[in-house]
Amino acid sequence: MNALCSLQQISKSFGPVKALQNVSLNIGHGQCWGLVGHNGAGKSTLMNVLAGVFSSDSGQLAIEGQALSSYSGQVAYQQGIRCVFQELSLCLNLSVAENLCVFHPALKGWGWRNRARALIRAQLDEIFTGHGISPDQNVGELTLTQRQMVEIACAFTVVDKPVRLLILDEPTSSLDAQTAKQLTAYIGKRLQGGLSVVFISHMLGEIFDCCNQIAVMRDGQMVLQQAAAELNREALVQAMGHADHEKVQSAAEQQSRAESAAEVRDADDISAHPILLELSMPQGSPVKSMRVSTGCVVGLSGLAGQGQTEVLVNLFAQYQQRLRIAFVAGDRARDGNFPLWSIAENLSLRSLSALARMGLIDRAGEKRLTAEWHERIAIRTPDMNNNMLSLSGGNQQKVLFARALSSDADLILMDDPMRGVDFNTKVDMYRLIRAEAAKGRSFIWYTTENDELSYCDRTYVFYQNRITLQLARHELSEEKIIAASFGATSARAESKGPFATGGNKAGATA
Ligand SMILES: Nc1ncnc2c1ncn2[C@@H]1O[C@H](COP(=O)(O)OP(=O)(O)OP(=O)(O)O)[C@@H](O)[C@H]1O
Repeated sequence: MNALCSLQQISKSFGPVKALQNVSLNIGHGQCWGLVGHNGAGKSTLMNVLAGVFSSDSGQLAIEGQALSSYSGQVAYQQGIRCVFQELSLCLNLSVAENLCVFHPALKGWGWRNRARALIRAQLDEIFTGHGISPDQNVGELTLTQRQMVEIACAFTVVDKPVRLLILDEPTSSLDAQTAKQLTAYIGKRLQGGLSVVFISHMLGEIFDCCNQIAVMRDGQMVLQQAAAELNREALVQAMGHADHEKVQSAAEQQSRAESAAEVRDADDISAHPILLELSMPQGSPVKSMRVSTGCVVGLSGLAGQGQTEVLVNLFAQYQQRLRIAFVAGDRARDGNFPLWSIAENLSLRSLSALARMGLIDRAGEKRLTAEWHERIAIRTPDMNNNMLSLSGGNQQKVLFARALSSDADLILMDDPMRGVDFNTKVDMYRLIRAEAAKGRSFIWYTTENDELSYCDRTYVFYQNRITLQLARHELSEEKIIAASFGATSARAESKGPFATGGNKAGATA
């Protein structure tokens, strides 16, 4: 039987960068392909070719065995191929329902608005029960998580052509663990109905949960394709490359964090550290205040959109005159990147005052700084003077992280900073955070990946803009966090140890 889609020997270069080199992939009916690889491996580029966004330099694309010589986004749409891009593509000034019309141009004519409202509401209800999004809300007012939910729902919505292949490029990167589970459960249901899916993620846990086939890319090449049932984490991490033995072993044990976590002080130790700041919570909060000590890492947890980002933003506003603070923005495309500036300029931005010499920027110093971080966290670019948009999503995220860490800030606020970052880099970043804390820096780290909390000295769980629970590192458990995320103020669940369940996002970094 013909594959639904067949990509044969696809190559694509951006100037000197060979993003794809003779890559082939056959996607069968009802298959869910997990596509994995390090940041800059070429995954998004390959999917952009399949979605008709980029034309390939060479190679063949066939659908149901029919080779297509002229291919475009419109042809892909007509063939039932939909894509949820890593950088969300919704129009912020339009409502949710209006965005559905942008996604599906066939939604027009008399009564289009009511039809759009009904369609998107039904699709959101079907995937994300209890989503709380109104079709008339302006997308600009939604949180990043809600925007990601809307974009996913738009892609699944059928207006005229049935959906046959859905490409999801890191669809859970901004979703909390519960919402991510809703999505993977829904995908499972749709696969049974014959839908084909390509699922890109750096969270191997959810790749194994969701996919029946796995493809691994490395440096623009396809290096492995196999049934998911025949693979394990070690095999994937090894195939992705650049993993030293130590890291592979950690992944296998789902304890990649153990080495650094062992360095994490327990609550008794932190209480010996001087308090850097204390933030009072609104009246009615079960935990009255959040305390941040010097040289400690404080984790913020809970379902997305429960006030964690607002706390970070408010802290920044409140303390920026008194403390040296750096902020790693959560929505990099909207709040973090200067897309037309060079990578070097984006990186050095927070260090300009330190680089100033008699009112001018010391360019040699800036070059040294950016060269050091280029190397240190392996930003994949041939030239740091290229503009920011030439980087893959995960590499852009590394730049934002480097911007904060390379600065003189005593306090670093991080809004889900590992979004889209690959496994190896994450392990390096975890080590870096712990090392910087040991030198006396403080971190407040909101994360949607529960297992990252094991790097934090203390965790605060948020629910409806209040803190329902605070946990020292040794008290952490998936059950307690989930219970508190839904408002329980004393978690009675028996702990199976930190994050033993390895759900979609919990335990998924390895
Ligand atoms: N528009 C562009 N201009 C120049 N280079 C680009 C462009 N888009 C991608 N690249 C380069 O192509 C390579 C592959 O990038 P791609 O976005 O496909 O990686 P990826 O595997 O999706 O990474 P990530 O996991 O970080 O999203 C990278 O080296 C990237 O810098």
